[in-house]
Amino acid sequence: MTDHSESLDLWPAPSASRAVDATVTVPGSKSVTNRALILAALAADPGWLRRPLRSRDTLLMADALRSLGIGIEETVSSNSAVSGLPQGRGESWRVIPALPQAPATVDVGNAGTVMRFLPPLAALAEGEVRFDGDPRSHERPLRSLIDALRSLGARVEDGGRGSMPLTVHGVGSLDGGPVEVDASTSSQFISALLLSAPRFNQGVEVRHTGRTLPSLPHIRMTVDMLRRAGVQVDAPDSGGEPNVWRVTPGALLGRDLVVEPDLSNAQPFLAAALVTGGTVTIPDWPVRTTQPGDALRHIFTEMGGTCTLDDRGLTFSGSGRVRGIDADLGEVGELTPGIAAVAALAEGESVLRGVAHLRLHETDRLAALTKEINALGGDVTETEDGLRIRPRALRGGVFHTYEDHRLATAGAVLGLVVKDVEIENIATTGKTMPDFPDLWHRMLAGEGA
Ligand SMILES: O=C(O)C1=C[C@@H](OP(=O)(O)O)[C@@H](O)[C@H](O)C1
Ligand SMILES: C=C(OP(=O)(O)O)C(=O)O
Repeated sequence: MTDHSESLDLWPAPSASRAVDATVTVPGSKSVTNRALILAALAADPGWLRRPLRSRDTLLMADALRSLGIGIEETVSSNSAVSGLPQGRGESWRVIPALPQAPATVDVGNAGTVMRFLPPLAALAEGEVRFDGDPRSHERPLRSLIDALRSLGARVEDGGRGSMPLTVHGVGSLDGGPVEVDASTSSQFISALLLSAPRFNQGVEVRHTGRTLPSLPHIRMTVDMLRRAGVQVDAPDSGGEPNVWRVTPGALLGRDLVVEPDLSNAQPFLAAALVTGGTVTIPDWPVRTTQPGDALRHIFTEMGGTCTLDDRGLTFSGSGRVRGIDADLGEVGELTPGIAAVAALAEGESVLRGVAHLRLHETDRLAALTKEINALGGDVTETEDGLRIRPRALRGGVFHTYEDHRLATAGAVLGLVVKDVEIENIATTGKTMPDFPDLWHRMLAGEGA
């Protein structure tokens, strides 16, 4: 966690003068969009992504694939009958697959999905693919993935750092086969190996050797999307050996895929309903999904709300009271900042466990949440694997965000009920939700209600 000067942009977080009552159409899922791009790039025939997320992380992925010779054409159609989508939501990306080409240079920004999912794909190119990104990308874990790629036959040069920047020297194919990986610092190592594995000569058998494994729903998402692309995958969930995933080599189908709304980015809006005792509807909430954000239906209900999932989407209402929670968030780590913000406004104590790996996310999220909530008068203590949050009256002040989109949206939730909160660098929400300030203001104006 680096400290940032207060001369950066400050966004006065709007406070809610009454209970919110709004319908909020949330942009597409980052995790689905970036997996869909990889799978479409490796497919045997062209595919479509409908309603892809347009944000820094997904545009970095699209640009990287373009630099590797993959065609990605963006079309916006006001008549989206072709995809059965409501009027005005017809943006589609057509992906024309190709053998990955080198030499190429990839900017990974601070996108975990780009820095982890692309090196295995780059190993299929013939030549040099150089990767680098934001200073924080140099600190995020990558060593287990680099070691795994090497043992699968790839040549990766990382200057002995085990992190960005690195160069993959491909020879046009990768052997693949059995490999061990310790994914206790990031589930993305496993997803990364599985996503490109149908194109490895022997596919892959990934065995996770670490003690813990975070973000299991995201691995399920990888398996589910591979299977929908026609790939045979054995996974622990479907009767396979615990901690082992097997991908059979073979062709991937080009798909026509509608990207689900990002349920983790729905979180601040649902939190707004919870902390103001209001109601928010999120249209197109999927009935079945692998997204971890779906767990919010249960988590925020336990914290004091109620919800209904029907044809209109998910409608979530607060009761006017917010309860503390004791929860293991290991499977849904990316929800932690938003849950911590709600917990800081609750009547009772909360203990958030199972999220030590958040210290290695966009920033050290446990340190950042502790420091920033406490700077507003809160009582947050860092534990070995999470946070203990005790209720205390909060006051206004500057909420620093450390270039972390989820810190910024968590601060906005606090600002709804705590007067005079200013969020540093709200534009950092552009990592996954560039429209956040606008959607937030529209929610408060009751638009769509
Ligand atoms: O595969 C994915 O799309 C993601 C996996 C998770 O990463 P970690 O397992 O590193 O937490 C999650 O936190 C991240 O936001 C997205
Ligand atoms: C951890 C996150 O992102 P990344 O994909 O960069 O790991 C996140 O979005 O909360």
